[in-house]
Parts: sequence; C-alpha cells; structure tokens
Amino acid sequence: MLSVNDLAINFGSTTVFDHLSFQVDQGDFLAVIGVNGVGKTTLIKTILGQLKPTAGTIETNPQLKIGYVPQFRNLDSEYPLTIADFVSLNFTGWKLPWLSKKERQRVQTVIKQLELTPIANRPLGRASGGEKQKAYLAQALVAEPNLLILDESTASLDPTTKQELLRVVKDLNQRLGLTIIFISHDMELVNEYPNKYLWLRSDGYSQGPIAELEMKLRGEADV
Ligand SMILES: Nc1ncnc2c1ncn2[C@@H]1O[C@H](COP(=O)(O)OP(=O)(O)OP(=O)(O)O)[C@@H](O)[C@H]1O
Repeated sequence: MLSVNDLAINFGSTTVFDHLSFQVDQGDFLAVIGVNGVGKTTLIKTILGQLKPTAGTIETNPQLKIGYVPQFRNLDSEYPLTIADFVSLNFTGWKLPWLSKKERQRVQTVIKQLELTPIANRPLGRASGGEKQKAYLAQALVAEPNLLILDESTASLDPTTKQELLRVVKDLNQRLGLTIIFISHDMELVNEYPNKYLWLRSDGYSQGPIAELEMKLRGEADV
C-alpha cells in the first residue's frame, strides 16, 4: 500500500532522518513512536505530499486514499456547525450546494459507526474533547479513505475515552480492513492495538511486529 525507500529529510543543514525504509501493507495497524522532535510529523507531512524528500522515494498503491486525523484543532466554543455538518464538509467533488441522498446516508453511517448519533445535531464547539475527536475521525472517514493517519489523536483525552476511540479504530481496522498509521506517545495504547511499530530515534530507527517492541524497550541496547 505504501513503501518508503531510503528516505531522507533535511531542513537546511539539519538532518531529521535519513536512510529510512519501511512498508505499510493493507490491513496494517502501524504505531509510529519516538521522542518529541524526532521527526514523526515530518514523516507524515512527507507521506501526505506536503514535504519533498531530500532523498529517497515513497511509492504508493494508485488506489491509496489517505484520511488524516489531527490531535487538535483550535475550535472556538461558539463554532456553529453541528457535528453532522462538520462531518459532511469532507466530501470531495461536491457538485451541488447541498448533499446528495447518497452523501447524506454516508454521513449517517459514519456518525452511527462512531456512536455520535445522539449528539449529531449538537454544535461541534459545544462537544467534549472526546466527542470532538470522534467528529474529526468521522470527518476523515466520510470520504472513504483506505489509509487513516491518526496524528497523536488521543493525546488530550482521558484514559477511558482514549480506549473507546481506539476500540472504534481497531474495529474499522479488523472489520473493514482499514489500514492505520497511529502516531502516539501512549505506550499502553501502542502495546494494545497496533500490530506493527516504527520507532524513530535520533540515531536511527527500528521496526517490527508489536510483540518485539516491549522487549526492545526493556533492553534498549538491542534497538
Ligand atoms: N519547516 C521546518 N524547518 C526547520 N526545521 C523543522 C521544520 N519542521 C520541523 N523541523 C524540525 O524537525 C525536527 C522534527 O520535527 P517534527 O515536528 O517532525 O517532530 P515530532 O517527532 O513530530 O515531534 P513531536 O512529538 O513534538 O510532535 C524538529 O527538530 C523540528 O524543529
């Protein structure tokens, strides 16, 4: 689905990473971990096509359609759109000034998947942090991506809400085969939900099945 080959990114004379190679296969749930400033966001921006690699390539399946869920958007509490309207903003190729029946149905389906139906008509600005995060996820999903990138999307949530969000994501991953890239500092979630990891470090990186990660964290010398 996505193949990163010998990738390097420099900002001026600063190298964020180089010789980075990894692969994301259909149905993977990949955790991307690493300390602040190591280059996780830079990597995602490169995958999204916003940054040009200094060296190396990113090959993608022609059918690749990426959905991106950020950690946080600076939404005023007076933000007036309802959750349902906010979700529907992400339709591409919108030809009419109103939604087609099929699009309305898609919004309802996604809202139901995320258990947002009871609050679909609530202004997003009034929703809780966890509800907002679900709405961002729903907005990404409405366009039917086959790769979902969660960029520290659980960082500001309480432990129960984090688990709830990740359970929904895991369900989409297992039931629909949706491929996930999950950037996180939360090792409890990283150990529980993903099947693979990519650990970026200032002096290199490691990757593998998630079961290996705990062993590596215990004996960092082997990483
Ligand atoms: N446009 C830019 N110009 C110069 N340096 C940049 C630019 N963007 C990022 N950097 C630097 O590249 C490094 C990697 O930043 P990045 O945001 O990718 O890290 P991160 O792993 O996502 O960090 P965090 O966990 O704090 O979000 C940092 O040192 C950052 O200051």
